[in-house]
Amino acid sequence: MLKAMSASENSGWTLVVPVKTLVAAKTRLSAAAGPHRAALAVAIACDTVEAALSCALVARLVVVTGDPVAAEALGEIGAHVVGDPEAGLNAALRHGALEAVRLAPDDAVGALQADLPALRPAELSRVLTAAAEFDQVFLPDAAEIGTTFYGVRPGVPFTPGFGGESRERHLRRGAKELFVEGVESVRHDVDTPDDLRLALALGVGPRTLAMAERISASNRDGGRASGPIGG
Ligand SMILES: Nc1nc2c(ncn2[C@@H]2O[C@H](COP(=O)(O)OP(=O)(O)OP(=O)(O)O)[C@@H](O)[C@H]2O)c(=O)[nH]1
Ligand SMILES: C=C(OP(=O)(O)O)C(=O)O
Repeated sequence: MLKAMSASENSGWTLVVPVKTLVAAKTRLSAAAGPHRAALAVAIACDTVEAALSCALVARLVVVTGDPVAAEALGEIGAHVVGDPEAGLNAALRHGALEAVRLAPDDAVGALQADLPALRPAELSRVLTAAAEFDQVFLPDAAEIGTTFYGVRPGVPFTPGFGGESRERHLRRGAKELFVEGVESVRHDVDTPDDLRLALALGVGPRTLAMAERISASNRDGGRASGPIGG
């Protein structure tokens, strides 16, 4: 998606967001979400992408996915969707970054996780402003084990090292760790029911909220625990 920008805003960020094929997505939420797991994964990705596109510093957003349902939903929101090379998460991100550079060679490129349903555009702006000071940066997740954002300045090689203990990996590779106050919504990725409860407490986007309420109701009807996501 190309957003309208003022003359003074002639450059910005292109974000690349990876979205796994839905049959394999959010498996750690399987027990809690039951038959709603794939719909929850789409809802979370859509809320993340919509919030990211609302950030003034985000000029465009490239989603990498091989999933037709996710591709359609995210394309409708305004993402530029490309296919998945099916060689893992970092290959998907590098593929998206090639498209990002093709679309806007003079813009910075960032990878943003797709599971940030509480994302606030103003908090993402703070992260991107801080990131622009360095060649290669990352933001650790709230647990300080993984990574939620990785970015490079225009022209700097894009070499993301997501997966597992990626904070340590990004540090080893010389990426600058960002320390920015008040950006919890950019750090709270959702993998487990506890993560989802935390995100709900921060305040999630409308699709995730609706899905969480639906899951909670169906768990209640099925005689299971009735709090948000069976909590
Ligand atoms: N396009 C693409 N995205 C991926 C791939 N692997 C992971 N992702 C995305 O990268 C992010 C982190 O992925 P994971 O934590 O491995 O998977 P998840 O679906 O979030 O959760 P689990 O199934 O519980 O591990 C999520 O936004 C995924 O959609 C891949 O091979 N291709
Ligand atoms: C892929 C990552 O995250 P997670 O598996 O927690 O979604 C990561 O933090 O590098």
